[in-house]
Amino acid sequence: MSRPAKRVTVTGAAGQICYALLFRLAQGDVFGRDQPIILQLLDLPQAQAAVRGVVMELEDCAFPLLQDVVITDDPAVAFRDADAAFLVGSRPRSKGMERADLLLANAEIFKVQGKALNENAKRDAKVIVVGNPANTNAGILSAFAPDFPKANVTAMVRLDHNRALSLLAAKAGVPVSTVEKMIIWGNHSPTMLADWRYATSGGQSLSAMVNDEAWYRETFIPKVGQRGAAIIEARGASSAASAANAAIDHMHDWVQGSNGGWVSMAIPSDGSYGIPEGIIAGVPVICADGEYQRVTGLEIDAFSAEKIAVTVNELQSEISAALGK
Ligand SMILES: NC(=O)C1=CN([C@@H]2O[C@H](COP(=O)(O)OP(=O)(O)OC[C@H]3O[C@@H](n4cnc5c(N)ncnc54)[C@H](O)[C@@H]3O)[C@@H](O)[C@H]2O)C=CC1
Ligand SMILES: O=C([O-])CC(=O)C(=O)O
Repeated sequence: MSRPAKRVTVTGAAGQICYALLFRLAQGDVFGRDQPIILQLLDLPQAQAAVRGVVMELEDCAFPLLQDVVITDDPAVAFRDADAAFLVGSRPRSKGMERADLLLANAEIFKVQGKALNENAKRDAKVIVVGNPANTNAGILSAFAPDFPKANVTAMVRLDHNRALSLLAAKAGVPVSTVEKMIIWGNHSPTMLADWRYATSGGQSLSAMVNDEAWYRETFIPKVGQRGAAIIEARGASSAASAANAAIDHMHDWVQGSNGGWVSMAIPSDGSYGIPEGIIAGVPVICADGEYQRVTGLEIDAFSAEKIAVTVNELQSEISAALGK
């Protein structure tokens, strides 16, 4: 007998990222090839026709696991009984808009969606925020969902993690599939720290293999941090397929486990690693049995501590600006 379907909320459904994400969700790439799903798609009223077009394409794939699709501009409908939620839709920066205005505009969106999550989703729903500024939006969402478990609201730094894996594998001349124990600390912004100190390939330390601290500090870290901007420059649009892929990886591992491997997720801090409690910041985790566990007890050297402080300070000032403080 087939399992009951999982209800998956996806916001920003008419956008670029969702044009890749929805098809992979319907294919079973997150919940498994034996798990039916119902997609609950939210977008703005003016984007409803475009969402209907995407849904026509989903129908034309005849995905066996896709049991139903709900299209709505009402957050309460989109979050109803949700088992998982991908919050992709957000307000892009328009001409002449200051960063503070952008933060405020997004805070409004995530306040409304926080309330809808609080009132409608299952209490064990897993939430990933992708829409930028992702960590801060997740913080606002969680603040406006007081009855929803804080631990289940996460933000995406997995794209940065995957970028770091590829860049380091290429530098060391090892297959990307062999690279383990990469870490992204902090905010999904150029201030993040891509930390290679624990990374290994086939059990060998990659920092020892590459043996070039100047490359690490002056090329690797900035390149991972600025990869999003480099893609916008080259493509004339922000990363979409790779962002969807990272969202799939994040939720897949959370639901199905990371097989003992370290992955980076932005989760509410427990106060460790110099990150104040409650701040939603990238840290290394291991996922098993539908839960993530922070990797604990890692040594933080002076260089890393300084970098983590910068990205955490940025996050704190973003949250204050988003709350209009
Ligand atoms: N965390 C990460 O690593 C990454 C985050 N992003 C961010 O993801 C977001 C989406 O990117 P794209 O799909 O390329 O953008 P897009 O502009 O193509 O699509 C955004 C969609 O969100 C919708 N939307 C806007 N406000 C909404 C609301 N209140 N409720 C529901 N839907 C709403 C828009 O109508 C549009 O269909 C952007 O904020 C982008 O910066 C992009 C790449 C990586
Ligand atoms: O900068 C952007 O808007 C897109 C983004 O987050 C990324 O590619 O990392």
